[in-house]
Amino acid sequence: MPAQILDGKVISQEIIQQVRAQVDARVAGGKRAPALAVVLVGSDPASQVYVGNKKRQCANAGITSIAHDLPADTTEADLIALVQQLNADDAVDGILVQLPLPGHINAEKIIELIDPNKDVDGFHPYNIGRLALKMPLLRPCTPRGVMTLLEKTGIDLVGKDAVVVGASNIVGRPQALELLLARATVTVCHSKTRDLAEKVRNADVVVAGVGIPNFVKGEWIKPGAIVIDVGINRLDNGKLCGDVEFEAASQNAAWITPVPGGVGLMTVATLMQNTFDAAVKLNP
Ligand SMILES: NC(=O)C1=CN([C@@H]2O[C@H](COP(=O)(O)OP(=O)(O)OC[C@H]3O[C@@H](n4cnc5c(N)ncnc54)[C@H](OP(=O)(O)O)[C@@H]3O)[C@@H](O)[C@H]2O)C=CC1
Ligand SMILES: Nc1nc(=O)c2c([nH]1)NC[C@@H]1CN(c3ccc(C(=O)N[C@@H](CCC(=O)O)C(=O)O)cc3)C=[N+]21
Ligand SMILES: [Mg+2]
Repeated sequence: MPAQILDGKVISQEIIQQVRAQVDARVAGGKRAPALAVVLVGSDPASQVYVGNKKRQCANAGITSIAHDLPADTTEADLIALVQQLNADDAVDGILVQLPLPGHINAEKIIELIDPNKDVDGFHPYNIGRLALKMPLLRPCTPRGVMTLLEKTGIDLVGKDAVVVGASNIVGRPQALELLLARATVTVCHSKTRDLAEKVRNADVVVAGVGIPNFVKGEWIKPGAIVIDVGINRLDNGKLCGDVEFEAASQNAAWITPVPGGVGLMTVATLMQNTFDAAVKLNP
């Protein structure tokens, strides 16, 4: 039996409607709508698509988005000044600085400058540390979105073997922390991992975030496994594809996410949840 699809389109819309209801109740109670500052430096086409999706879903969720579109030659000092201004602004609940930043700007420095209470990406070392210590506050959107998808399978993760392929600061590492928090047994693989196929063959849950099209082979997938594909790769023909061989993996998996229409949409929906949560914490 081929895998069931974990449909990011449907599930992300459910989440956004939930946030919408929470926002409406808050506004009916006399508070202003939550507000998200979206900072984009330069005009990377992929970033423009993602930022466009974020602004559109803010509108659907009843969240005010405040765009700061800056030229590619913005200085680090100017970006620092903007973040400090947004930190101090009581009308702003969430700050998102779209990555990647131009090479002349130190991204780590900018992320560390964002007020952790407004860090709706969950990238600040404070928020990653909270997640590592089993006291999460604002959780990174992509891994939290993946956990929402995993919940929808109805499969209990406690004691399951999970393999995360990729160990970046925004995907693999926080994903491993999320799965550990859910009490799975977690293996994190990266470019120096030996015999990746063997690791994946053992996994009840596979999360791939590598950035190489069709990198995870369908024949590696254990029968009945859950396969979550975080990868977003644009092929020469203009089409998007994930990091997993979708068709072949579907023959073995019980559940699988498509690309597009999977994790990417969940990232944006989770950003809406985080922005609402930040607003409530800042102004109960
Ligand atoms: N759906 C979504 O919402 C999002 C999707 N993405 C997508 O996810 C993918 C990964 O993004 P990101 O984490 O930022 O990428 P990075 O390039 O920062 O990290 C890639 C990771 O994959 C590992 N890797 C690279 N080559 C291999 C290999 N041959 N074998 C095993 N591991 C390897 C790297 O290992 P090492 O640590 O050793 O270098 C690294 O840990 C991309 O396709 C990106 O577009 C990213 C963010 C959000
Ligand atoms: N500060 C910051 N926060 C991020 O969360 C962040 C970032 N920087 N930099 C880049 C990555 C990537 N990312 C995606 C967001 C939406 C889709 C998305 O909407 N994907 C759709 C369609 C994509 C398309 O059509 O190109 C889909 O998969 O169906 C994908 C990927 C957020 N990221
Ligand atoms: Mg840089």
